[in-house]
Amino acid sequence: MDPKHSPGENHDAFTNWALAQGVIANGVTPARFPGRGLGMVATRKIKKGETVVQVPTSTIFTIDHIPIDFRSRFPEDTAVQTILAAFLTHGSEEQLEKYQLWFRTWPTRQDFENSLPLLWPRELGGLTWPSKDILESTRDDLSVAPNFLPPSISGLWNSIKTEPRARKYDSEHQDLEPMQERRLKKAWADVTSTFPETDWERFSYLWLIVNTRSFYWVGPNQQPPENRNDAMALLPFADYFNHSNVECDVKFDENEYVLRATEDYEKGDEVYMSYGSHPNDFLLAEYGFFLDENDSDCVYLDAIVLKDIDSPDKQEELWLNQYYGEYRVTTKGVCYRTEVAACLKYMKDEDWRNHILEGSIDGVDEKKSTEIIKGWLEVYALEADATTRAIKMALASNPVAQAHREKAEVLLRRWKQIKQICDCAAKAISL
Ligand SMILES: C[S@@+](CC[C@H](N)C(=O)[O-])C[C@H]1O[C@@H](n2cnc3c(N)ncnc32)[C@H](O)[C@@H]1O
Repeated sequence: MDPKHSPGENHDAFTNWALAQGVIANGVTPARFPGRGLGMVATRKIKKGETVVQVPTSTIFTIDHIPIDFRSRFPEDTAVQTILAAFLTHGSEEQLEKYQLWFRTWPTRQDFENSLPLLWPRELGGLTWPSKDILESTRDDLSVAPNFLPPSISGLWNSIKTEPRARKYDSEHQDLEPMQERRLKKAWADVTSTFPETDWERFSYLWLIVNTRSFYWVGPNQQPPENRNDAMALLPFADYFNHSNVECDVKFDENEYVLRATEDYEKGDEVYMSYGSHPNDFLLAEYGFFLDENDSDCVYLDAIVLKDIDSPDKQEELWLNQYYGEYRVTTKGVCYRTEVAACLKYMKDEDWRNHILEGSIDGVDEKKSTEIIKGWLEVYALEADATTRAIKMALASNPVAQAHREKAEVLLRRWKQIKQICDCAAKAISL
């Protein structure tokens, strides 16, 4: 292996340990990739569909591997992620002995501080740790203007004034940082209710390790949990795979977890797995990176649309007909929900209902809809311009931004993509 890709001693020792535990590596081995930390490299030609890694269930780190007398000390509604992180923090030396070589292969807390917006300085959209501050403050205390993070992450806008949403709805890919904050605050409350002496730096680090390295997993003879986030496990060795837009081909049963290649690879190629169909804002917030090319990338017009359609009656129509929120934009255009919301702006309520419920086109005016949607996209594009300017100004004059130039540049790159999504979508719908 080219020395610049060589993973180093800790990774070699861990790989030998993993293989001795029954992990099977078929044509892949860990390697270093600039900008991506460790990943998996193909040691030979790999064909799509070939099994590349198998991890025996006995080696997987799941909630079932944590002694019951440890688990039972937590409040009933404690998330699985919290218990896994708590065990990694407070498990006895003897209990954790088995995994010591694995722990040495993980990124450091500093790596997370560099890459995860949640841990960035407040000026760049982070939440200002450590615990005391975050636990005793509300989001309003913490937000600073202008806000540099994309709205899907922060839930905040610089160029428009938004009101809190009249209706609450779950969105997997919006308000990401407030959701992370809620989950982490709850985790901290649960772990300190059981272990009051918990060290914040250590626990939050391990919570993030679990967050960035876990796989979907449900134990033998168990029902999938109500909350998908509770179906998680850490897979030694398989957690070396980096993410790309490839399809996902993983399976597990009571014996093993099997990961297959979803593309053909040449020897020396990096072999990827998919972490899911996630937009770049989600990848940045949850994993600390994003892709240059991402078929799943999108932004959401929710704040703009709901500000524009502000009549309570019209909002009620959207809500009752399940078209409230989740207005998605990609480079190819906007989703059907957005088109339906645009129609509501100018159609008579009855025509609109007939349109969405029965497919009637009475009162639909494509030209009007297109103009409305282009206006919404323009608002988002202006937000991208305003925030880009603000970041550049901060880089010229703000010592915190200057000290964290790389992070600010990551944000500039992301805002450029966002602007491009808006521009391409506006072009696509004009055709
Ligand atoms: C499951 S780990 C993968 C192994 C990791 N690269 C390492 O060094 O241990 C997930 C983390 O890898 C990094 N990562 C995954 N895919 C990436 C990609 N396509 N580009 C850059 N970083 C990536 C991110 O830091 C992410 O949080």
